[in-house]
Amino acid sequence: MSRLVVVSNRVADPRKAAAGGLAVALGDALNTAGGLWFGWSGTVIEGGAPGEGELHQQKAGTVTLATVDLCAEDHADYYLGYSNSVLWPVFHYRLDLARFDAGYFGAYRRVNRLFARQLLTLLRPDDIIWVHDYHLIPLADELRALGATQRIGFFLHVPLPPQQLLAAIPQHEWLMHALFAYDLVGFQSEADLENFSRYVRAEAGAEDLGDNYYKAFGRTVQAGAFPIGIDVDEFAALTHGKDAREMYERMKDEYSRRQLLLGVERLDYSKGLPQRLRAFKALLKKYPENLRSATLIQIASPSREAMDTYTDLLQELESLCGAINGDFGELDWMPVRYMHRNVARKRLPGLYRVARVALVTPLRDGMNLVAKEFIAAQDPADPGVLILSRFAGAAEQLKDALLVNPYDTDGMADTIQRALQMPLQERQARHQTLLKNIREQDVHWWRMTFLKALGAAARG
Ligand SMILES: O=P(O)(O)OC[C@H]1O[C@H](O[C@H]2O[C@H](CO)[C@@H](O)[C@H](O)[C@H]2O)[C@H](O)[C@@H](O)[C@@H]1O
Ligand SMILES: O=c1ccn([C@@H]2O[C@H](COP(=O)(O)OP(=O)(O)O)[C@@H](O)[C@H]2O)c(=O)[nH]1
Repeated sequence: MSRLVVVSNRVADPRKAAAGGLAVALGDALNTAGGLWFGWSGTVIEGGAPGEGELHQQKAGTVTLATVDLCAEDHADYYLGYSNSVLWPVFHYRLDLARFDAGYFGAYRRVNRLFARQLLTLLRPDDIIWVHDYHLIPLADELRALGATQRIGFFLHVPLPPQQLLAAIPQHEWLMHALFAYDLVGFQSEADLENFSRYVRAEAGAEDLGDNYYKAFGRTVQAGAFPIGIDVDEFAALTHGKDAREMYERMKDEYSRRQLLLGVERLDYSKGLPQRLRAFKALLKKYPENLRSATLIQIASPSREAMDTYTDLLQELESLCGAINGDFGELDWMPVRYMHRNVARKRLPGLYRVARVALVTPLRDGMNLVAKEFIAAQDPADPGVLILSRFAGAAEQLKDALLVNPYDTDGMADTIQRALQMPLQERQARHQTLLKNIREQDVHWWRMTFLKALGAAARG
């Protein structure tokens, strides 16, 4: 049987919990299949040489972790720069936040070349290689240039924006050309796949060969939508584990008298946090029966803190939370409990289960695994309600959530009110369908469907 080689910028020990959906999902996939996980070590070497990095290897159960250090300059220009100041904002439809700095692109190519060079030394002829996310779009092209002939698939965890937005990236053609070095390119949603199809036909004159095969730049690639899922059983088991139970017991008493609303994410401008807080404020104004009762716990896990766009958001959030608590709080009740801290994933199910309502309202999100985790953690006899942004990839699958437009403050306040008042029977019915959805297309389904398609993709 072929060995699975997973490549992603972020690598984590698959036996430990990690914040960030990609690391969680790949840990799940590799724990099942075994294999090699290759990527950045997370270490930044001050004064190191650009384009160079030491390779480390360690065993983590059945998985070998192979990681490369980055020098400070590469970390700044490849990770914080091209990946997170160009590709991340543009792919999340935020041209206004993109910084097209000339030095970033060189570092992006340099690090992809470094990864290709280091990875090549570890590869076996019959390996199946699965590359993940926007940091590594040109990796297959670099590997092919070094002679790699293995099957290579790519999965984009973030959205792919429409053609006109993508075309704002000065290197858009180069990036999309690079995708044609893969045998299969996977997206989170049908909407992303549609954007890909439109782009390659309009900008690259691609020929649509049917069955999602496209021919352009003298190469053929197959594309597809493979919505990522969670390990529902593992998450349900976590829900009944010691840490989650302790969390549940602690919170249950306090919130038996109150209605708990919950938001959990990395502190990222794609997640729609200010918009959510404004909607919560509108709820308190418009429906005063929620005063002294509805409490929003917002967990914002620190992320990419070296970037201004992230520190600006932190300040905006602190000021919004402070203003809401100042305006509406009482001595014995604060409407918002805001935490700028990571909460261990094993404790989250306890919190999800106490919440009456989950607010998963990103402005754009590739998928959003928190939405799926919330569903998996609920008590089917008395489930909470999921409010989900129509702009999260998850919305294509989770139609029985209450779908909202996060830019519509009043509309979102009305939906929160509806969720808080939803009768038990409706909550149960919605939850049952949602649970069925996340069970049918779980993380195992995602891995198997993608790898089956990669194995079957015609090459050329
Ligand atoms: O590695 P970081 O810079 O710390 O960021 C964490 C991860 O964020 C993004 O996650 C995405 O993948 C999830 C799983 O498919 C998906 O549900 C979510 O919508 C995406 O935002 C990013 O794409 C990863 O590469 C990062 O590791
Ligand atoms: O304080 C936190 C915040 C988030 N997460 C986990 O991080 C992942 C977030 O994945 P998602 O797809 O929702 O968003 P991403 O961060 O990848 O954009 C989920 O598994 C969460 O349970 C966590 O463990 N602790």
